[in-house]
Amino acid sequence: MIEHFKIEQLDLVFGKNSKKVFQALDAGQSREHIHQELKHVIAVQNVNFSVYKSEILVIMGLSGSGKSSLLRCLNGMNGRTIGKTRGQILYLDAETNQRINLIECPKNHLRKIRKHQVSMVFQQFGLMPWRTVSENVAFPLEIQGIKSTERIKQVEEKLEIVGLAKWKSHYPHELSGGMQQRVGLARAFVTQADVLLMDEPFSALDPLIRKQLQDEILELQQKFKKTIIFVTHDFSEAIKIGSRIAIMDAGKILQIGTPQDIIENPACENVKRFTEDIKGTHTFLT
Ligand SMILES: Nc1ncnc2c1ncn2[C@@H]1O[C@H](COP(=O)(O)OP(=O)(O)OP(=O)(O)O)[C@@H](O)[C@H]1O
Repeated sequence: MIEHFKIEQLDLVFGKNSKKVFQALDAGQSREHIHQELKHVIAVQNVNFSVYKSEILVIMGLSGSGKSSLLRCLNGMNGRTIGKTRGQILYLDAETNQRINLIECPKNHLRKIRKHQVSMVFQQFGLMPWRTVSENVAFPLEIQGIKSTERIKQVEEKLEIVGLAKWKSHYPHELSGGMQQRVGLARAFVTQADVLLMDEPFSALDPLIRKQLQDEILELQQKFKKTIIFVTHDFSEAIKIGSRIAIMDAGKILQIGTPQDIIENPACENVKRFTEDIKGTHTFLT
């Protein structure tokens, strides 16, 4: 298995005086103490994990546990422009096939990685209302200068998978919320980026549509094999789509493993609590 990311001893702090906070952390001060006394938030603390090529790694945890903060470290959005990181985020650069530490990577290089390799997918997929469904999906290909015939082929293939082939000439406002999310999903898979960072993309949807989109993401993934890091606070979503799940609490990863590992051998009471809700609903649970 190829490590697409290797994260070592990662800390992320929000606030002006990160130096002082890192010193306090090294002196053994707790996250709570630092919050109360120094008025800084440790959003990610001593996190170590790898993300393998072509897996869906789900980051799961309660609100405020640090999921989005950690996700945004993986394209340098946190820790470089907002907050301060230390440690290593070794990323396998597709262009050079070398590992680079995103924490120290020059800004223009980081921008290039964001533009071509590591794409962030937001909950509001941000469709352009003046473009049809197929023009929205084709947009990333246009930016890359891909020829029209190739664009049409790629767009139609993705729209077919998300069940919107017949809607290709319609505009976003003519589609339901769930259909619009599907267009966004198709567009995410059309980009050349090998890595998709997805922050709760389905959380605003009703359960049935959400379930369909989970199926569609699995189908798209089966075919296009991106490396996906997917944030959710829904444990059943995590076990359905995750190759592995990282469970976070208070900025730390409590456990990382396959859904089966986590359910059968929860590392602590906090993890066990998540697993209890879904007992009996999955076939590998006996
Ligand atoms: N830009 C920021 N400035 C200061 N503190 C921040 C910032 N972003 C997040 N935080 C803090 O970092 C901690 C982790 O927040 P984060 O949004 O990563 O959690 P989360 O698990 O994604 O939560 P949710 O599920 O509610 O989105 C929280 O205490 C939050 O208040």
